[in-house]
Formats: sequence, structure tokens, C-alpha cells
Amino acid sequence: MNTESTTQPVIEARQLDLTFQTNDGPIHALKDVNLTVDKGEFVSFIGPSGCGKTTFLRCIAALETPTGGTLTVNGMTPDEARRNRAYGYVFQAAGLYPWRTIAKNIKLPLEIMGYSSAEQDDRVKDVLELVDLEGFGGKFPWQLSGGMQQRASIARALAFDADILLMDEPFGALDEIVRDHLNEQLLALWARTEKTIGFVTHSIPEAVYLSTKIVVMSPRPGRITDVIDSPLPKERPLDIRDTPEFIEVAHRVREGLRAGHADE
Ligand SMILES: Nc1ncnc2c1ncn2[C@@H]1O[C@H](COP(=O)(O)OP(=O)(O)OP(=O)(O)O)[C@@H](O)[C@H]1O
Repeated sequence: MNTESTTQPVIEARQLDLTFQTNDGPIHALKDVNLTVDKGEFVSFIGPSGCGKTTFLRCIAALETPTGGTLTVNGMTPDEARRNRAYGYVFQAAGLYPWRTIAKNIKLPLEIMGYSSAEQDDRVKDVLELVDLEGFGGKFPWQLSGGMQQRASIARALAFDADILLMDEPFGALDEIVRDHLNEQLLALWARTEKTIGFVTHSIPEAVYLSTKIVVMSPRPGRITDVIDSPLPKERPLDIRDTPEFIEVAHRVREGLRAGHADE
């Protein structure tokens, strides 16, 4: 445990376990997961399908309840953290309401939380600027490209200015060029806002490009097989992907994924 640091971790999991009880018997989704995430880190979770990445993110968001171990978010239980609006959550699909404009989609959580109309307008303006969608507030989701819709859903998750952003494969359905562009924009946003980001992906280059910390997970029961603290600088142009340092980290991630498979 990190006894020297005086700052409290944003996310701390100790011996976390989760077994789903299903009609077909128990499914052991997470096993003995230990992880510490500090403020301002960009943490990616990578691993084969079904290894528990989404389940772990959902535990942090208090959408699933672990069956063993401990998990704290900003020093609180995940449920308390949720009530304190500790995080915004971006899902795999943009999930925007088609009958609401982009601005009204972003306002929805703010309306529910009782923000005044003037505050709502201010927040919408700020977050649209953060995701480079100024001027699109009056459009409907179908008038935007897939990449723009995903940016709008990030704006919605940023609307109440939570310290933590949880993102479950937000760019998985987009083509590579759009994804590259969104990766760059996401890094710029992270640098500007200093949020702590938890990001699920299947892509090794995406994980290495974005993260300060890469968590490699193995197939069921989902365990952490490697945690890599990235040696890459915070400033990352896309061509950093051709550098020996980048390729070395990508290699280590690939090895971690292979080792996990070998345990099967
Ligand atoms: N509510 C649930 N009830 C029963 N089993 C579940 C439930 N949610 C997830 N699982 C199972 O737990 C395991 C982990 O699922 P999870 O969605 O976390 O994996 P993942 O790594 O995010 O996969 P993917 O990359 O395909 O999204 C899987 O075997 C899944 O079928």
C-alpha cells in the first residue's frame, strides 16, 4: 500500500471479487483485483472479450456490487461517490435521445439535478467548447457524424464537471482515422481539465497512446496480469506511435495479453 503519499487515491481496489449468480451457475467475472489510481491519471483497461473490463468500470460507478474485497472512489464507497456526482460515464454507444437537440441532451442530467436554466446554458456552452462542438447545440443527433455524436456524449458526461470520467470503449465503433482524431482531442481535453480517466479498449495502440497507466487483464475470471506505468511524455503527437519507446510499451502490453491467454 502507498503509505508515503499523502494524497488519497481516486480509485482503490483491494482483493476485489465479483461472481454473478446466473441460471447457468456462477460466473466469476473479477478475481483478486488490486489497483490504485491517483488523481489526474489516464488509466486504460485492456484484455480479451469477457475478461471483466466493463464489470470493473461498472463497480467503480456503483452499477455492480462486488462480492468480495474493497473498493473506494475518492475515499468513499462507490455508492457514496455516485451520490456525490464523482464521475461522468460514457457508454459504448453515444446513446443520445434522437428527439432532443445536442444541447438538450447535455442538459438532461443538469435538469435532473436542478441546475438553473442560466447555469445549464453556461455549462452546455463550456462543454461543447471542450469537445470542439461549438455551434452544434441546436442540431439533432442524426445531423452529426458518428464521431461528433460520441463527442456530444462525452460533453454530456462532462456537464456536471465531475473529477472522474469513466469511458467504456467509446470509440470502438468508429473508423481508424476518426478514432485517431478523437484520441488526440481526448488527450487535449484531459490535459486541459486534469480529470482522472478510466478507459476501456480492445486496441493496444489506443491504450498506449492515451494512457499514463495501462492495466492488462486476463480472461475469466478477470484478473490483472500487468500494470504498466507509461514512460511516454504527456505531450503526444500521433507520430509518437512510431517511436521505439511507444513500440516497447505496446510490446509489453501484447506480452501481457499473451501471458493471460496462456493461463487458460
Ligand atoms: N449482469 C451479468 N450477469 C451475468 N454475467 C455477467 C453480467 N455482466 C457481465 N457478465 C459476465 O461477466 C464476464 C465479464 O463481462 P464484461 O462485460 O465485464 O467483460 P468485458 O471485458 O468488458 O468484455 P467486452 O470486451 O466484450 O466488452 C462475462 O463473462 C460476462 O458474460
